[in-house]
Amino acid sequence: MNYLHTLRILTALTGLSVSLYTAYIYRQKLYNPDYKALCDISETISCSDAIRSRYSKGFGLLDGILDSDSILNIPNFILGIIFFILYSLVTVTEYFTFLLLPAATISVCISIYLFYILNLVMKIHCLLMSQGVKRRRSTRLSSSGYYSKRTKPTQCPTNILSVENFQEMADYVKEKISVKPEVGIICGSGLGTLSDLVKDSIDILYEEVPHMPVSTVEGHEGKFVIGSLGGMDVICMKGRVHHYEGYHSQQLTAPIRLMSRLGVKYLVVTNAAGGVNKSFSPGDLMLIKDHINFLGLAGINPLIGPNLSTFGTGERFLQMVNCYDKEMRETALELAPKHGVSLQQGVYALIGGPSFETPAEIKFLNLIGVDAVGMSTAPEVIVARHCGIRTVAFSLITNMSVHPDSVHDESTSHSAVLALGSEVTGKFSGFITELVSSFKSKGMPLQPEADVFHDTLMESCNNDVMSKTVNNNTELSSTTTPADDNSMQDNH
Ligand SMILES: O=P(O)(O)O[C@@H]1C[C@H](O)[C@@H](CO)O1
Ligand code: HPA
Repeated sequence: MNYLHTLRILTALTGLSVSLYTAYIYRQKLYNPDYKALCDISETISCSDAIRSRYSKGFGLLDGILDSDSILNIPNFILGIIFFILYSLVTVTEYFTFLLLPAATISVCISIYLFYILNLVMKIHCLLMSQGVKRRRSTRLSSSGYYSKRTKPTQCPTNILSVENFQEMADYVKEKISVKPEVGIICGSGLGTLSDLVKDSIDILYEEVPHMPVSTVEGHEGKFVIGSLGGMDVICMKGRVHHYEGYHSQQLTAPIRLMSRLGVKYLVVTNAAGGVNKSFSPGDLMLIKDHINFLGLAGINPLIGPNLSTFGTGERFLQMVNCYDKEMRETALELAPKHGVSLQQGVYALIGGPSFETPAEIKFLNLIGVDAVGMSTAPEVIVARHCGIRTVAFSLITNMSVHPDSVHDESTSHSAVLALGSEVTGKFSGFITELVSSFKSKGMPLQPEADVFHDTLMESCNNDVMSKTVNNNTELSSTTTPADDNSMQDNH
């Protein structure tokens, strides 16, 4: 064995070891984001932080062409393992030795390219260079000007649940089902029997599904019912979780991201709510036209945190106009009379709960144009919108929110809410079934109008949050502004 031959074998083994160690770090990071690799030496000499940057798959060359989750967008370490195994085989067997020179040339070019990306583009040094780098926020001034070049945050914010967590949720559910749900349904308080409409169903308890929050409120059974309804494959949530239970808004919207990962394109959300519009009565069904999200206005929004751009629209600054899909609302209005459902329409306000509203709060809600008040729905609709899922939502008016002058109203209690829910839900069966069926003929999910979207700055922080290109999609013939939404004007 001559000197050159030994050197080639040593090079191949070193390359293979580095690639395998990178694969190990990648896996460790997946399950423990705080994992510290041996090559994490300092803030600027780091490999594990960088490991899921966009340059870590396909050397970043396929970014923008392929989705980051595409199986064709192969992680660099896999390419490295394959390359070094082949290189070792050729060296040891001495077959196809003519390939050694081109292979070595390609590997040198790739090394120079990655060296350039790491040191000149990203200005960070990664010991396992083949994995690419993490872009530091401070190296890039966003168009929205959040960080100046001098601001050097030392730590990236993280989400409560990562893209991988949602994937694990979806993988778990996918393994248990044979259908591919396109429609999601959420049953609100007392509305759980809607799930009985789902045929040939299988049940999956929330507690079984990794990362899935479990319902703790009476009347929310806490299981997915997956099967078919109105000729569509559906995933129905028999019960939801709420912010007041103590969950983070990213947790209570986790099932929406799970649905998105399963391929859901349409969502029907239901809730129980107190009637604020004085023309409503308990038992009425209200089609939600819009919402006022008091939690969101106070800074509790499920999209707070690094932007999860791999979901649907992936927009950092999400538009909410038409988030209660106009075409789906029109279909609901058309179908309701046929099924004997007299559909009210109105604005839903989300309050934090679990306490019901004070008389002064109800007076205030009434003054600002709220028709029904509840403790859910808005976060789910925001995340559905972010995922590009078209949504229609209904409030069952279970009680009239206590009149400002009255001292106590017995109908405003959770047990009364549940009782009314189970009493009237049956009346909506035909309506909900035909509504779901109508989605068959609906087109692909609309993207939100996007003329004012800003560049996302968080892409510089973490690969999970890498933003998609700003989408200046103007093809939205059926999106409307409140002003031109004449067919569905306020009814209060
Ligand atoms: O899950 P939803 O919004 O239907 O539940 C409503 C709001 C509270 O959770 C509960 C109050 O009775 O019902
Ligand atoms: N207020 C808030 N949430 C509710 C109500 C209410 O009156 N009824 C059912 N959910």
